Amino acid sequence: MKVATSVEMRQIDALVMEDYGIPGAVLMESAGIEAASAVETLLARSGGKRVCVFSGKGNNGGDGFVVARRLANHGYKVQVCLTADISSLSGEALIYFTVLQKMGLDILEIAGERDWDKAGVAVSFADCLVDALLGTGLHGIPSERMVAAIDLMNSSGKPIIAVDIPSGVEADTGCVTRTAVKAAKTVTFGLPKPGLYLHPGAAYAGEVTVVDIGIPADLLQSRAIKQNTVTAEDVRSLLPLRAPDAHKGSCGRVGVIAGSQGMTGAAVLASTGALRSGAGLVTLGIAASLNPVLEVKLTEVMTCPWPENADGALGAKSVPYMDELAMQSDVTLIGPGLGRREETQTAIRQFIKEARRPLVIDADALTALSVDINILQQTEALAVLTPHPGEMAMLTGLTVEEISQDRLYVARQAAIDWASIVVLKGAGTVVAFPDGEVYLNSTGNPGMATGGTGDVLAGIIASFIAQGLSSHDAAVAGVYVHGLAGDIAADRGMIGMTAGDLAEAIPAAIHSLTKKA
Ligand SMILES: NC(=O)C1=CN([C@@H]2O[C@H](COP(=O)(O)OP(=O)(O)OC[C@H]3O[C@@H](n4cnc5c(N)ncnc54)[C@H](O)[C@@H]3O)[C@@H](O)[C@H]2O)[C@@H](O)CC1
Ligand SMILES: [K+]
Repeated sequence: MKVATSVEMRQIDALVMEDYGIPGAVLMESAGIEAASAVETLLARSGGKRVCVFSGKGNNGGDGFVVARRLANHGYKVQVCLTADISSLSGEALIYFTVLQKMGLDILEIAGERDWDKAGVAVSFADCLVDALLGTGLHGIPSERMVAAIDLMNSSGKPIIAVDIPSGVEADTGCVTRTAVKAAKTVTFGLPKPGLYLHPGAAYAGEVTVVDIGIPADLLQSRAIKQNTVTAEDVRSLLPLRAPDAHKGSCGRVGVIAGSQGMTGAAVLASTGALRSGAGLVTLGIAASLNPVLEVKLTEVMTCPWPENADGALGAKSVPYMDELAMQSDVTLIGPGLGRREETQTAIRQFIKEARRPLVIDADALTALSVDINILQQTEALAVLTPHPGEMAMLTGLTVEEISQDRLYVARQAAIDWASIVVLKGAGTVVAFPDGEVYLNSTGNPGMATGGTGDVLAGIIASFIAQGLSSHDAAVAGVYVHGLAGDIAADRGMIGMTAGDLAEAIPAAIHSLTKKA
């Protein structure tokens, strides 16, 4: 499904009105009806009948007025709290506000201290709160009045339904500059917004439901919208199918160049990630002195002991062996645990420069690239880069803070600049492509914040490429499956789960996606 920025949503809105002749009030009416229906569903469980609707002065507030009318018509006791002066209302919001006045609904225009006290009482009696303060029109830091309303709602402990996006969350980045509504559920209109998938916004949104408000499908599927989210359905259609007459040679060959003294685990996890996601054959190239360790740790993965330099690491002497492994493999994954010794880093750069077949570049190989990112322009190989924010900072020269403020933009720009596929890891992983297309992932959990899960992800993506997926599809499906495996592993305990647990859960994740209903 497409994901629309606030500007794109405004453009869609304008086209609906100008090209299709659907009045804005019709969209607002549909939006409000859908949000009201979510409130009714929520309250059906508890039998609650009191609702407090917080509205701002914009169209998000206007949606809230429709919610209030609908619920009042259905027998609910509704209190409207307006965090703006009535005189500032305009357009459709004013139309629907006037209807509420004519209906004689309880409306509290919050201006002074006594109004806040009244709002506090209304909230304390409410069974559910509706957040229609700020939507996609939020600019900058929420005003004091908005902050006070958000804090009042959050501190009530009452379930909150957010209209379009939790107030205080920036629709395009997911940033929360001061505070934001902590919603149980967000009902978003037409298309979801990036801030519902990017953190911290995603953590405020609760369960996200995308509702149809009558926007013509052509507009919602426009190729000009370059952000996407991935559903289980999408991933199911991408995953490799296993032919009845499959044999290990037909299920893809993955070459892995990983591991060094003290970091053999990274090589194990990357190789296991590849194997557990279905690769037919996985071959690990490793410094000769470490081979005995890996032979014991890995049963199904083949190992190649390669000549090493004086301190036992891969270096110039290993490059011909790397080239050979790459030629014999459908894809080569390079980087996890290789280390940052100068000679190893130089060898990595030389290998990438000369590579001709698909690559997955992770961890220490990203460090090697950060010295000379132009290598990506020189190699013939299409590369998937899998940086975490720290590695992205090294590659781009930005700070981790700058990256976290706009992950979508940073990943997209990097993919364009480097003509490579960029998987920016972290809560709400972003997969970006050189043509500007971006995918926002929704699977995964904080239990995955533990060493080695990134190695497993690199292995999954490499495995999917080896099994015949394009690097594009492998990156999108790989990130989703990785998060899903993390969710399955977390079902047995999120705190203390390991990267190994995640790798073990990959077959179950793939099975849950591919099994027949
Ligand atoms: N297709 C669409 O675009 C539709 C949009 N609708 C609603 O319209 C919303 C967007 O409406 P608007 O563009 O009017 O914007 P909003 O209603 O999201 O907010 C804009 C209002 O908030 C104020 N504001 C902005 N930043 C502020 C801050 N930091 N502190 C305090 N006040 C601030 C502005 O002065 C403005 O009055 C959507 O989120 C959605 O809820 C729906 O009515 C249905 C159709
Ligand atoms: K809102």
